[in-house]
Amino acid sequence: MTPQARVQAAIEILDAVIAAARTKGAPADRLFTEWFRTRRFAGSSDRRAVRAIVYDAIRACGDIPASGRAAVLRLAQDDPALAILFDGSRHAPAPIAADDPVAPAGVAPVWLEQALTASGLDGPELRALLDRAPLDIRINGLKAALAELPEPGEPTPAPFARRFPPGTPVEQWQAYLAGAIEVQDAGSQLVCAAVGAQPGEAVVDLCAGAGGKTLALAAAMDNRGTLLACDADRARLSRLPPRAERAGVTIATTRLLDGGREAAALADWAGRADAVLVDAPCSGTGTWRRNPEARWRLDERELARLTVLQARLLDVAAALVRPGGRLIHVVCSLLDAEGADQVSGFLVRHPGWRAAPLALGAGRPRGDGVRLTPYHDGTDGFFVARLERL
Ligand SMILES: C[S@@+](CC[C@H](N)C(=O)[O-])C[C@H]1O[C@@H](n2cnc3c(N)ncnc32)[C@H](O)[C@@H]1O
Repeated sequence: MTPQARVQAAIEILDAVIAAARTKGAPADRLFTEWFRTRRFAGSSDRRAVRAIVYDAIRACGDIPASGRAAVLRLAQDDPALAILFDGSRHAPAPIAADDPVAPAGVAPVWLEQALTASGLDGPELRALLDRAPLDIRINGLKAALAELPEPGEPTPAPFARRFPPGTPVEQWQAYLAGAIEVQDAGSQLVCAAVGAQPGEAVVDLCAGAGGKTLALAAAMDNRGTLLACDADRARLSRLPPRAERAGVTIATTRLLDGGREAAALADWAGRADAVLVDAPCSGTGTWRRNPEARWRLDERELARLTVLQARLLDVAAALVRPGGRLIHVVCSLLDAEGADQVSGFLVRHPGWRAAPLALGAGRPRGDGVRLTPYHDGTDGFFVARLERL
């Protein structure tokens, strides 16, 4: 592809990303892959170049741009080498007109940027939400002897994490194939450590998804005890057993929950768990480094729906914890509404509980919990709090 054709491809993909953001359709990564699936003439260097333009444009525009062209023109305003490629030649975008709309720059839609600022994030912290994420792995303590890595990687605040540049092909490494390493952000590993899961304990991972944190909990438990992984999404939860097998985890069982009827499905666990992890469904404001277009999809109504669901899941989780046990609330979001405010609301609803201090070796206090941010900690953004039943 010519450099001009790459720009035109990026514009077309961005048009699809914008349409999907408006209708809550497919994520950008999938649309990118689909566009290239039908264009076999494009090589890997074309893909890399187009991908860079697409994601730079998504990162540059705070709110949904009017069009893919307006989004790329936002980049072209500060990049003459890009602007010159709008030359109207074959497969190229049309030349730039004086009245061509240019998407405004920004970190996020105005309401969301205001909510993040009100949640205590300043300018550099906000901008760092859109940095490119490194690639972190977790060394699986259950198979540590097989974790021979071709490159040592950088240490991070999470003891079992090693950091590599984005795109490092770790999934082709022998250690990965042997289940001795997992791809997992260091922040994700730190919030698992906040559970303090011990060998022999009874632990529930209430929103386990495909089990990223379940596997880390099993390793912390040295594969001894009971670990129940639940989720309301059948497809996600079904990915857990094969991952557990590869990782050598035998203590995890899965239970599919019906949204709204979780308590009944978990009646046999009432008051039994030493610890319950609620890695709650959330807005994902802490993960924009990986899917920056997610900020175009969120609106105030969706945020309100999520905060109601989070409070309900915390109440479901509380009923499972034994006296003296603990509940860990985690969101990969930096909005207080989903983090600190959820915890204060929980403590009002549940007088027999208290917030316990957390020493993660990273992060900063926020309300009754700790917040990890890309800017200060180099991890995805998380809020985590540890609540203890008296
Ligand atoms: C942040 S994700 C969990 C990620 C997962 N713990 C991991 O480490 O990969 C939140 C999960 O909550 C699940 N969820 C949504 N509603 C739920 C409900 N009512 N009960 C249990 N899980 C629910 C979603 O399907 C999603 O997998």
